[in-house]
Amino acid sequence: MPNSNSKRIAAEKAAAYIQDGMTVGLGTGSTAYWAIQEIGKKVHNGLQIKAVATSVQSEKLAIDLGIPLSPFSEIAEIDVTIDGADEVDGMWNLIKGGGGALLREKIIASSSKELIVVVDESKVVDRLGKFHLPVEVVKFGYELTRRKLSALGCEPKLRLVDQKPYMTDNGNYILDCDFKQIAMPSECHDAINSIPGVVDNGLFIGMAAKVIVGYKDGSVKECYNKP
Ligand SMILES: O=C[C@H](O)[C@H](O)[C@H](O)COP(=O)(O)O
Repeated sequence: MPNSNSKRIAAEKAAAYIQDGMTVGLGTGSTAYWAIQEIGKKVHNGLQIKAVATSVQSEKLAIDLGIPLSPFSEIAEIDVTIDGADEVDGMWNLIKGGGGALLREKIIASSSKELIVVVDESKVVDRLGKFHLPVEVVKFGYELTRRKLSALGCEPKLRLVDQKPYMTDNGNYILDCDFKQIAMPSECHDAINSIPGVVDNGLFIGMAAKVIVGYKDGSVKECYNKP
């Protein structure tokens, strides 16, 4: 169980935005974990919501906590999604996908009225790229896709778990791309996604509506105004 307090306080602050009747997107990772825990407590105390999960892991957690999940066919729009990030820059562009959930996260974020991003202070950066950008690719010909990605100026490495390729919830591979610095996130996003074989990448551009940062000293900063 993740136990970082700065992640927890940011996530709990975000959960305070959830109200009766909402459809809620549940993020993935060790920060979203705390948001799901808090939502679970609220549901236990009578909060009436429907939820959708961004990963098999978060879906299991929601089921364990008694959070009602809804089939996508019954949902027109998601009111609020609370999710973590691996990096957030000053324009609220994000790198996501450290836990491999970027595709489902982006599908759900793009159908959400509001994406609340919850992070600890270590995730706030001047420029994206120190964290290697996760790119989800189909297995077929991934070595060729990897070459095309390196031509964009990065070093892509196949994500491995126990010496075997990591597989996403969608049955794809992840190439973690070391760009050192991503000077133009939007252009980089589009260039990557134009390569055949790429399913999506972990750059989330202009999607965050609020950013909540938890600090080691126990304080929380809520940012509402989009830069
Ligand atoms: O694929 C995983 C997600 O994008 C996570 O939200 C992201 O990696 C941040 O995770 P954590 O809160 O565990 O640092």
